[in-house]
Amino acid sequence: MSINLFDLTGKVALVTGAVHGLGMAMAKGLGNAGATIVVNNYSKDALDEAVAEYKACGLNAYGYVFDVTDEKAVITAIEKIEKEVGPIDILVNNAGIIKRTPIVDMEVEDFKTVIDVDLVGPFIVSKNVAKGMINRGGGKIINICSMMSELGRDTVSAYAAAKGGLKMLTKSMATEWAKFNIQTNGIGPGYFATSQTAPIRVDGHPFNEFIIKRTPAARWGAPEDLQGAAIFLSSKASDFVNGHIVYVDGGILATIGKPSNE
Ligand SMILES: NC(=O)c1ccc[n+]([C@@H]2O[C@H](COP(=O)([O-])OP(=O)(O)OC[C@H]3O[C@@H](n4cnc5c(N)ncnc54)[C@H](O)[C@@H]3O)[C@@H](O)[C@H]2O)c1
Ligand SMILES: O=C(O)[C@H](O)[C@@H](O)[C@H](O)[C@H](O)CO
Repeated sequence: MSINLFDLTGKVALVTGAVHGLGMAMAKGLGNAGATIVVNNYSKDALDEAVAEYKACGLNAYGYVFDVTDEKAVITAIEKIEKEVGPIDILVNNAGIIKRTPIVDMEVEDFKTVIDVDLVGPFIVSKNVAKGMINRGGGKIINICSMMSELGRDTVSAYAAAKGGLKMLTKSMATEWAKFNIQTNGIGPGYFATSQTAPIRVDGHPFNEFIIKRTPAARWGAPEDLQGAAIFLSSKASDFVNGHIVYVDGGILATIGKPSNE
C-alpha cells in the first residue's frame, strides 16, 4: 500500500489574510491537497469575493471577519471556526502589511502598527490556536517570513524588525511546542508579484530591474511557487521538521550577485 505523505484530506487549514496574493495561492495549494480552507480578513466584501473564488475552483472554503491584532476577536473567531468547520489542524500566519519610509522620517505609530500586524498578530493567533492543538495531540503552524527576516533594505525598517522577530518567534514556538507534536516552521518568500510589491514592480523602476538582476532565477516569484513548501510544511512529510525557515526566493539568499559588466 502506498501512503501519500502530502495528502491533507480531512484537515482544516486557517490561512490568515488569504483573500488574494500569496495567502490565496498557498490556501489553494492546501485545498488542492485535500484541506478545507478557512480564511479571514477585516473586510467582509473582500472575504466574500475570496470565498466565492475558492468555491469556483472546486475547493471547500469558509470566511470569517476578524483582525489578527485583536485578541478578543481572534478567540471568538477560533471558537466559531472550530464549532462550525472543525478543529484547526494547520495555521498559516500570512496576514501582513508593509510601510516603506526612511527611518528618520518614520512616525513611531507607523512603526508600531507594522510590528503589531506582522509580529504580534502571528503571536496572538498561534497562541490561541496552539491551545487546541496541544489538547488534540498535534498540528502544523507556518509563519510567513521574508527576505527581510535575514537582510536589511532601505525604507523597510519596521517590516524587517517584524519579520526578523517572526523568524525567532518561529524557533521559540518550535522549542515550546514540538513535544506536543506541533511542527512550527516558516516560509520566507523572496520577491513575489503581488499587490504588496506592485508599487516597486513597474517597468523602468530601478528596483524592478535590481530584483530581476539580483535573483539567480532572474524573475519575480509567482504566488504558486509557494505551494510546494506550504503543502510540505502542512503535511505528514514534515512531521520531524521543527523551527526552520524555508526560503523560496529563486536563490537570492544564496549569493552576493555579480557586477553587471562581468
Ligand atoms: N509579496 C511579496 O513579495 C512578499 C515577500 C515576502 C513575504 N511576504 C509576506 O507574505 C504575506 C502575504 O503577502 P502579500 O504580498 O500576498 O500581501 P497582501 O497585501 O496581498 O495580503 C495581505 C493580506 O493580509 C490582510 N491583513 C493585513 N492586516 C490584517 C489584519 N490586521 N487582520 C487581518 N488581515 C489582515 C490584508 O487585508 C491582505 O488581504 C505577508 O505577510 C507579506 O509580508 C510577501
Ligand atoms: O523590499 C520590500 O519592499 C519588502 O521587503 C517586501 O515587499 C518584499 O517583497 C518581501 O518581503 C521580500 O521577501
